[in-house]
Formats: sequence, structure tokens, C-alpha cells
Amino acid sequence: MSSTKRLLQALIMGAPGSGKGTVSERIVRSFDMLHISSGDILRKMIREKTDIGIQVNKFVSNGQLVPDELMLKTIGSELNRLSSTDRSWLLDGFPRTKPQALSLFQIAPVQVVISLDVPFDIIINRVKGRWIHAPSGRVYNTDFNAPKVPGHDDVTGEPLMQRDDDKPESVKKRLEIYSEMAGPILEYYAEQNILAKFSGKTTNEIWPQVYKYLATKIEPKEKLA
Ligand SMILES: Nc1nc2c(ncn2[C@@H]2O[C@H](COP(=O)(O)OP(=O)(O)O)[C@@H](O)[C@H]2O)c(=O)[nH]1
Ligand SMILES: Nc1ncnc2c1ncn2[C@@H]1O[C@H](COP(=O)(O)OP(=O)(O)O)[C@@H](O)[C@H]1O
Repeated sequence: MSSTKRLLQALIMGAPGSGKGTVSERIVRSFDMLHISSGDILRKMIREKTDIGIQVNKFVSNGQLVPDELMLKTIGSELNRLSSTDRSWLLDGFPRTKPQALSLFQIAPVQVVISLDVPFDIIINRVKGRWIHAPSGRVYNTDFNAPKVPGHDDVTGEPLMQRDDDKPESVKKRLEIYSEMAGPILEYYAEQNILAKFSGKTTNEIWPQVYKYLATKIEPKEKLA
């Protein structure tokens, strides 16, 4: 009898710099899931200087949330694709407001919400060392996971960059916004009994907890390294 493939639709939430991208990278290495990052989608539009990219950049460069209606315009087609894919997926960075959570529910309900909880003083320090390879979304850190060649992407050798919104004043503002906005969304998912919170000071502490939890929901591709 063919075993029906258990599909998983999941979210990963957490303050800016809490490790969503880093943990997502480990998740897709260990589980057969697509990783969709709202931040990466926005940064691609901004880089390509599309009309919508120019509009969203006004908010992203100031560390403000892109307004819900405009945000749905940027990610709507991706969400619709997810609602009909036969792959499991992990959505990173969306929703960030209650209205976004309600819109997502209409398009593609989720069964698991992973919430990362890392002290803000640790985050502020970490983000100073964040470097990204914008085209791929690969994330590095001078202290935690430095590139083999300083300033260059391990895979393509292309130059790394620091994000405009990683300047200290912008990080502070984004953390404040997160503190304000995340509560109602976490509550919304806790009421549905699908919220799983993981706390720690480092990804290496958090990751094994996330792996063990996800392994109860979806078949791992590989054992925990
Ligand atoms: N020092 C340290 N840096 C980390 C750790 N986990 C992730 N990072 C780095 O911290 C920064 C923020 O991580 P990222 O995954 O981009 O967080 P996101 O903004 O929530 O997606 C990046 O530069 C990561 O490489 C950790 O455990 N320790
Ligand atoms: N769901 C969203 N709603 C509104 N704005 C968003 C959303 N996702 C990303 N953004 C914008 O893009 C910026 C970068 O997002 P992201 O890459 O997820 O940040 P971080 O990795 O620091 O958590 C946010 O500060 C915000 O301006």
C-alpha cells in the first residue's frame, strides 16, 4: 500500500536576527521542505528596482513593516503557489501582522508555527556581524559562520554585503516593531495549539530542539548531525 506522503505547511517566526534564516537553512537540509523568505523576496524586488520594489524599499530601508496590502501584493502569488504545491514548505518572515495571518489562513492554513526566542541583547550583537549573499539569500556571520574567503560567498565567490536595515538604529527599531506586533499573532497560533516556542542564546542550542519537534511531524531526510 503506498504510504501517503505527510505534507507539512509550517511557519518560522522570531525577532529580526533571531536566526530564522539560519534555522530554516538547517531545516531544509534535514527535511524535504521548500523555504520561502519574505525578506528575500522583498530584497530581490528592491535589487531589480521593479515598481513594487521601489515602493517597498521606502519601508524596508527604514526598518518599517511593508503595509499589509502592499505586502500581500509582493508575496500573494508565492502564497497561492504554496497552496497548490505537493511539497511541504516553511514560510519565513510572513505573517508579521494579525491581518496577514488571517489572509494566510484564507490561502494556505498551516499546521506548525515555530517561534524562536533569543534575548535581544544577543541579537543586537549578532546582527553587527551579519553578511549576506543577496542573490541566494545565504547568510553569514563574522563570529558564527564566517565565509571561507572573507567578504565572498562560499558557493559563487561573489561579494557579500551588509543590509541597510542592519545598521544599529534600524535593528533597534525593527526589534521594537517586532515586540509590538508579534504578541497577537503568537496568541492566534497558540489558541490553535500549533505554536511551538524554542528559546536559547545560540542556534546550536535551539536547532536540536527544533529538529526533534519537526521529526514528529515529517520524515527527516537525515539524522540530526
Ligand atoms: N553568534 C551567533 N550568530 C548567529 C547564531 N545563529 C545565527 N547567527 C547569525 O546571526 C545573524 C542573524 O541570523 P539570521 O538567520 O539571519 O536571522 P533572521 O533575521 O531571524 O533570519 C546572521 O548573521 C547569522 O549568521 C548563533 O547561534 N550565534
Ligand atoms: N511579512 C512582512 N510584512 C511587512 N514587512 C515585511 C514582512 N517581511 C519582511 N518585511 C520587511 O522586510 C524587512 C526584512 O525582513 P527580514 O529579512 O525577514 O528581516 P530579518 O531577517 O531581520 O528578520 C523587514 O524589516 C520589513 O521591513
